Amino acid sequence: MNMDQLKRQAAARALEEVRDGMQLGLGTGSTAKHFVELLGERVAAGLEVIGVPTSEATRADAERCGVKLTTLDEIDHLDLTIDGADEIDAELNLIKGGGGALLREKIVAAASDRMIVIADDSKWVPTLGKFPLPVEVIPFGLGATRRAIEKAFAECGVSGQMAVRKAKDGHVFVTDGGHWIVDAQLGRIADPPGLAKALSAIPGVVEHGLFIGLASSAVLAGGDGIRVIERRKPKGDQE
Ligand SMILES: O=C[C@H](O)[C@H](O)[C@H](O)COP(=O)(O)O
Repeated sequence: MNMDQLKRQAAARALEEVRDGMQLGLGTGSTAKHFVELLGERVAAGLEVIGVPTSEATRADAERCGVKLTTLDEIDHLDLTIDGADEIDAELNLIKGGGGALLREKIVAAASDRMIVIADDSKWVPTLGKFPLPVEVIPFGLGATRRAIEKAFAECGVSGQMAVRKAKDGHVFVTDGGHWIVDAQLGRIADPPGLAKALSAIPGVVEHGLFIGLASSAVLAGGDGIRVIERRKPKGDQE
């Protein structure tokens, strides 16, 4: 089974958790796209749900698949968010943002009663950090923000090259919110909650790709089948 088939399998398993009447957060990326497509099939067969997309790309996919959409201004909470991840550790801490959607993804995950992360099992890691950590920044004052980020890294015992993300056309990648992303090659993040807190305190940082205490469970598809890992601590508990 190839990687794409594994992603679709994880998406299909998460779909089993969706019930009629649910308000759903719809993630972004190649795995979440499978979920939206499979959800669309269920909607065509009569399932009644409404979704909040985490990116303009997901909005377009959901519209194409016939999934009704709303916003977090029109509804007051989400029952369930299904999203992919770039790395997942045993505490269900995540690195997200490889596709640049981390800000909306985090807003949606935080507004959701539950978040299920779907992935092929190559995303399961002993320690976060091999995948470059995306940090979404305001372009104004970027030099100062980068220095503050470096200081936060040093205080948290990590270091590594940082680069402003470029789009395929060579221009700076601009997020749906109009910001830029700095990708940091840290290798190993020993204390993800500590680093998350330090980055959140920097004025020019809009958001970062460390998702701490947000995922309720992870559905991992691999050659040996599907594994579902439940979070042991309640949502929002970062200790
Ligand atoms: O910004 C993008 C998201 O955080 C994605 O969910 C993440 O990059 C995983 O994407 P994929 O399922 O394509 O590996």
